[in-house]
Amino acid sequence: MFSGILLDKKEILKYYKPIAVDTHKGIQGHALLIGGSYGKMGAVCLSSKAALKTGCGLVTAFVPKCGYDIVQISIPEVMVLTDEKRKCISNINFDFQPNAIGIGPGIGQDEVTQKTFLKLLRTNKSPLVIDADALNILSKNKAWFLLLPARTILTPHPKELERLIGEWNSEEEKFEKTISFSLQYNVIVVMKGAPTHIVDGETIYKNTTGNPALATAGSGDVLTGMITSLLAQSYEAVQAAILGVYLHGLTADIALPKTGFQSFIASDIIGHIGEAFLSLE
Ligand SMILES: NC(=O)C1=CN([C@@H]2O[C@H](COP(=O)(O)OP(=O)(O)OC[C@H]3O[C@@H](n4cnc5c(N)ncnc54)[C@H](OP(=O)(O)O)[C@@H]3O)[C@@H](O)[C@H]2O)[C@@H](O)CC1
Ligand SMILES: Nc1ncnc2c1ncn2[C@@H]1O[C@H](COP(=O)(O)OP(=O)(O)O)[C@@H](O)[C@H]1O
Ligand SMILES: [Mg+2]
Repeated sequence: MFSGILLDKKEILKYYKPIAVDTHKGIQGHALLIGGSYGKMGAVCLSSKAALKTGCGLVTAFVPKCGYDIVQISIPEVMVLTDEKRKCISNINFDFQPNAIGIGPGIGQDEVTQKTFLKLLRTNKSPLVIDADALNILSKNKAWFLLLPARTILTPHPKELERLIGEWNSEEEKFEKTISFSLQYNVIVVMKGAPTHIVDGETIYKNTTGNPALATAGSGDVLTGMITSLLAQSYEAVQAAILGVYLHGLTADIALPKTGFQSFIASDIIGHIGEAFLSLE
């Protein structure tokens, strides 16, 4: 039997902070999304748009040069910084202090990308969300686990989790290994799946929203943007992870009667974030 915390509306309302009437974009949080590579620019577009639609005031995307027009044209509200390389990221460089950084969607695993990710881990001062290929890079360089800032959020799907913590022989062992990983490095692990569990040390949260419509390309990239946005809006790390996962699943539950399972795509998650928030009011 599940002995953790069930993430339902009652639980979520303990964390949810409505928007202050006198807020402005400068205090709503500035999120930086780092990702994309040739052929996978869609991933960082989805993350960046999801970040904006989850309420942060400003979003900057850091992408390879070939992503400049793609991001600017797909999402005019997002600011864009580019790497010196055309097809992949080789030197992450920005001159502001983001309130949160999300890294990984579509970023690839090129050697130069690995190096600049290491540099970011050594120098970064912002709360961090790590997803997709940034997780795979970490798994290839397990010594870097020690560089993860406290309360970093990792968002692996089952294969990425296996690459991080190694194989398991039972569900029980999977949780044991994830809990010890979370405790050892003081990080939060969002174990994506059906359902998603969030592991914060020995505390396990089980999500109650979402359905198989979410089994579609880019669904996780959207989640990364949503969690990064909430982190940038000053939610504590585990609260950002919990609220992000809950709202992400809720979009699919709200959309299902209109889209059915098959035609729901990652952009539909973004299109329903507003209704998901409204259902909390
Ligand atoms: N439009 C874009 O630009 C998009 C870009 N994207 C970007 O592509 C990059 C690669 O990311 P990725 O996740 O596709 O590849 P990868 O890490 O090899 O994992 C795939 C393997 O993992 C497994 N698996 C996955 N889920 C599972 C589950 N629930 N339950 C069980 N197993 C599961 C499954 O393994 P199998 O079952 O086949 O053995 C599957 O074959 C990354 O940067 C990402 O951001 C994508 O986001 C798409 C849209
Ligand atoms: N059958 C399902 N039921 C509920 N949620 C699902 C289901 N399949 C996938 N998801 C959710 O969709 C997302 C998939 O993430 P991920 O595999 O990283 O996608 P991508 O890399 O294509 O963006 C996760 O949040 C996962 O929990
Ligand atoms: Mg993914």
